[in-house]
Amino acid sequence: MNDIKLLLVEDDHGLREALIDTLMLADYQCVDVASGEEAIVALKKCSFDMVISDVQMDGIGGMGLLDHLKQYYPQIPVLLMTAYATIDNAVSAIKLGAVDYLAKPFAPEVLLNQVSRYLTPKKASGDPVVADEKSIALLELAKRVAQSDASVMILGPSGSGKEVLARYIHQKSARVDEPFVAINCAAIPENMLEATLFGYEKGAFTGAYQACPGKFEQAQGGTLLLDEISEMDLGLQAKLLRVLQEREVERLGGRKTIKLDVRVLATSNRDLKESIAKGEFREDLYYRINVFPLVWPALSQRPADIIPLAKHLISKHAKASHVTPVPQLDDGAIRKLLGHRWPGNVRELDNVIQRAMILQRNSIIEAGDIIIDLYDVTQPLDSRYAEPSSDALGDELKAQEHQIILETLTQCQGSRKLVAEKLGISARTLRYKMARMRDMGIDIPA
Ligand SMILES: Nc1ncnc2c1ncn2[C@@H]1O[C@H](COP(=O)(O)OP(=O)(O)OP(=O)(O)O)[C@@H](O)[C@H]1O
Repeated sequence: MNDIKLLLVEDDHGLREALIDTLMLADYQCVDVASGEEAIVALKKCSFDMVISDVQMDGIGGMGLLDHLKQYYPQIPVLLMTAYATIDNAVSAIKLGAVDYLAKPFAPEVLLNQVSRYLTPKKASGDPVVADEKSIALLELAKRVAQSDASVMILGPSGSGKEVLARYIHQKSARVDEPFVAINCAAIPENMLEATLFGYEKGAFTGAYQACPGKFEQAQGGTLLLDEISEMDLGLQAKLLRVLQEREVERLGGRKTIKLDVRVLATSNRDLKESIAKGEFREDLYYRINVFPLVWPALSQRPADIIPLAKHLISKHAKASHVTPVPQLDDGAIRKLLGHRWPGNVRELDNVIQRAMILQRNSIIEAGDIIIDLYDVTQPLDSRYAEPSSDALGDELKAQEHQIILETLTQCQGSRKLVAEKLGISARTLRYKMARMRDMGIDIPA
């Protein structure tokens, strides 16, 4: 999940849930509230990068909230949502300081495009932490590749740090002062990916009340990361190939071609050769992007990274929540961290560290504070990068996991967001697991 935090204000419960799902699947961190008053309370508790608010709500409503934001938080961009009939209000809202408005009903890609358009990219999050020989060599190679303009394919299992490496390549390249734009091809529903990538003109489809540039245009002069490229359907792969070959893009519903100067990086946690053999990934696209392949191995295959990464994550979380002094790992905790297989890689380590930070006392993290999550044991590891499969985990554990997900869904009345939070997994992992369950014929409540 990225570091961008959004505050969503919407009094319609069903719509709020749907919007939260869309935003969380696109990797945003979200807090949702049902009124302007609740939003003001939330703003006091933590800082947000953007506020997305309905206009018509009881109490102070969206306009009252906008007023408050302009007075006390003028740096936060505000995106308003309004029914079509009240567009005039929205236009005056823009005059009052909202960055833009969305006329309901709108397609999710319109929301995602607008959100990404007005967010100031976060500062570089620092170089990847590496200590293992394999990782040091990989980083060295990445630095050299960064100097060229070659397309790079970053492979490795889920949570291994592929996006971190992609950002590093951008930071070490001549394009460093230009935009770095990332799009997660798995997180955006298939029918919206095209509009998100290539942009659209006004009227191209329902909800396209105004033209919007796509990710390629937003990345102009810089780098575009196509995260989980193998999740793109074949039709779109063909269109992407054309854009890459011709170095120009045409917005949906548009007739003008726009010349592109964009370096493309892509990631995948699949064995792409296998996807090609199965007819799921185009071979020509593979060769176009895979000019330089880089592979982040599973964390278990670079064990010397585990403790430096754990220490880095402890400092990061301590800083974010103003915990001083920074907690230290004792020997028992170190042994426990080194003894685990980390099927969820660095993301799993991050979850475990976050839990340990809550449990620790007197600034010492002990073995008992290291709670390894059994749900993560069946994390979707690609066969090629996975450790030899552990049969012991077997079907029973999978069945238990399915049961837990179903029960939690019922407890949370179907809210994907709450389920992901409760189980300590990302919304994307939950979506992946539910998709697998559906493939197996398991009925998942809507
Ligand atoms: N070497 C590293 N140094 C610092 N942080 C790291 C490193 N590797 C991974 N992380 C952290 O671990 C988390 C997962 O990393 P990232 O999102 O890059 O993985 P990924 O391989 O792209 O995952 P996915 O395939 O699921 O998208 C992030 O929070 C990232 O900041």
